[in-house]
Amino acid sequence: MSIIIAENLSKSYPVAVKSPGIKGTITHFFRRTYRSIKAVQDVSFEIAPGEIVGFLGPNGAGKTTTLKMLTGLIHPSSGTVKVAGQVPFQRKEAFLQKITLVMGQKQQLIWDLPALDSLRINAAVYNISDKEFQRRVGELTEMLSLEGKLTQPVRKLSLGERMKAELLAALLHRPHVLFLDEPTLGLDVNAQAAVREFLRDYNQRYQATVLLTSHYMADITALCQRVLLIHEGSLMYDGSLDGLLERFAPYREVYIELAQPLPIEKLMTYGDVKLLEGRAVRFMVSREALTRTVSQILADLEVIDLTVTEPPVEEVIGRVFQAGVVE
Ligand SMILES: Nc1ncnc2c1ncn2[C@@H]1O[C@H](COP(=O)(O)OP(=O)(O)OP(=O)(O)O)[C@@H](O)[C@H]1O
Repeated sequence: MSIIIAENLSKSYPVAVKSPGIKGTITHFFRRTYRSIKAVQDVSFEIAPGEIVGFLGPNGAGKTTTLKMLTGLIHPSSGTVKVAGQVPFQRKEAFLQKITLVMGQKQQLIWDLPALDSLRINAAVYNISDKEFQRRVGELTEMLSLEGKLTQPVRKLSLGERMKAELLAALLHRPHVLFLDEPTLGLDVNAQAAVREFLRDYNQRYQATVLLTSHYMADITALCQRVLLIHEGSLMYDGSLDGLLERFAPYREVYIELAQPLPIEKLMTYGDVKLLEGRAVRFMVSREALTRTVSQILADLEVIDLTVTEPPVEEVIGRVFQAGVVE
């Protein structure tokens, strides 16, 4: 039984069109004409309880718009959504109790107050008893390593601490479904890892369902077994991360360390040379040619070390978006 069901979800935004020049400006002032931008087109998917799904796409692909429809902030132009058995746009209490939306670039904690004060407001909104409040804050503080930070004004916290406090606030009502839009945006590598670690922990502890967008592929590879890929509003791929690589990266990287340096012209006969540094060479080799190429390299050249790896996920996805491969 799916906890998130999106069927043929579409969203168009009207945008005012203005002709250039002073005449255009005057006409625009009195009589506006609009054209429609299709931000999301016919997107369907289902997510099972407890899954962590990565939502990927280049800037402007329609990720935030989809998340806004799933959380009931905007109404779909067409199609249907159900989250935890509810229609999001109705914003019923039973729905709001079960979900949370965290946007990396927005904050809900009040800047000049200690986070604990904002948390008390949330506890009142969600009807959480004082005893339960203490218990949940204690537990989340420990999971997020935020000891001693909640009593300081939010403006005095580091970016990473603030993001963790935001997560604490967003999870106080113990939602079943987490919509996370760039939760690690702007954080340094350590803070990113801490947030990731926490999300994994939280998912396991509460079997929470997570739909996550991130421009940091490390978030996706660390947390998500399944990804949705959206491009220009349409869903291009829904499946495992491994499957994505299989489908969109029909090549492997072959790294060799040679006993003696060789000229690039000679090396190029074995494959596309991506890097040549002294005796170290990295080739890109198509999957079909892999066995043949590796055997040939080992037969022809004096090789000290050889490894074959998948190309980095970022690179594969970057290529997919650049080429606009839609199947
Ligand atoms: N309120 C709005 N009015 C008009 N157009 C909008 C509005 N919100 C988004 N858009 C447009 O819809 C498209 C999808 O935007 P959306 O914010 O969903 O993309 P995104 O995938 O989240 O991008 P990013 O990774 O940059 O956040 C873009 O072309 C954007 O300009």
